[in-house]
Amino acid sequence: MIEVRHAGAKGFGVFAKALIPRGSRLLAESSLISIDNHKPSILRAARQLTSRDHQKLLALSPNPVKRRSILSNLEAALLSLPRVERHAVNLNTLNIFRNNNFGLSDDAGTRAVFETVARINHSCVPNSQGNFHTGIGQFVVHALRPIPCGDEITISYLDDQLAGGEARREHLEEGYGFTCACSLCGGGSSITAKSESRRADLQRDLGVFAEAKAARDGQTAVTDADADVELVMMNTLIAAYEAEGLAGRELATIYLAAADLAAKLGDSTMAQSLARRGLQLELDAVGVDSPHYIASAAAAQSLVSDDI
Ligand SMILES: C[S@@+](CC[C@H](N)C(=O)[O-])C[C@H]1O[C@@H](n2cnc3c(N)ncnc32)[C@H](O)[C@@H]1O
Repeated sequence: MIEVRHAGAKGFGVFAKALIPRGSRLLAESSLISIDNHKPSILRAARQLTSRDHQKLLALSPNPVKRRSILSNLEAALLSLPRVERHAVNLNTLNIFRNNNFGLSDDAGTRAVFETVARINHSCVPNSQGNFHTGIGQFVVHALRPIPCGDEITISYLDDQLAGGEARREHLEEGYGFTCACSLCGGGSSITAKSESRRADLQRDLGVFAEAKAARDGQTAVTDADADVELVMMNTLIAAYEAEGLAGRELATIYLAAADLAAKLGDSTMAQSLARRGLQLELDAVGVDSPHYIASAAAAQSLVSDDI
């Protein structure tokens, strides 16, 4: 279904070998190396790898900026030391781990590297999403929309998918050392300009909403009017994600929270349609066997009477 191959200036990338339907599981992979709160040393974990697995790790992509800055700071000292090569390998191991690891959002705070997942490049409008599947103990990647044969598989490296272009560029340049060449950032087209102004409007509305909420907090009991305003804000947020062509778990979570709120406010028609869309998005992003999806479907059961 997928293959790893050269992706031009981005280095390697992962590509569709056939038309991939929305919601397909593109891969499920066990970690090559992982660390958690109890075993926080990357180098100690790397020493426990077989030499074949260490070679696989060292073949992954380093952060070019960090490698340059680490090496220029330490180069003189390193060159005067014995076992120079060993130090260089250690620096490379650290750099590569940092450029390719994912947080698994578990209680242990595990961060891990997955060999094929690590080849998936970033897009600000990704067609896929990766999540750790606690049921099978593997990292899974799902198609968020149909992916034509030959298209590149992309995920988002961003924390805030609705951030404006400047914030996105800063995050990607400082965190990963690259200038994003995705379809949204690469162009300077009218699509990019529309997206920028939509994102700026949304950030402004969110700011006004957060200020008003902070001013109200602790002063009076939450009224239906406050909940109405919150539901309008959630629907604005949802509309922005949809207009930007963004899907995935974050959006599913907003839909499901909005469905709950609509139900509390007595609008069962809105609650049902929000819950249906939220569950569909979650299903596409994690799969029917995912404990996340199973929990969401159970929680939304009273809102959605039929199967989606
Ligand atoms: C986790 S790796 C992804 C796989 C990598 N291309 C490889 O050859 O192994 C992250 C690196 O890929 C490149 N990359 C990922 N997404 C990119 C994008 N949207 N634009 C330009 N470079 C990108 C950057 O060099 C980044 O540091």
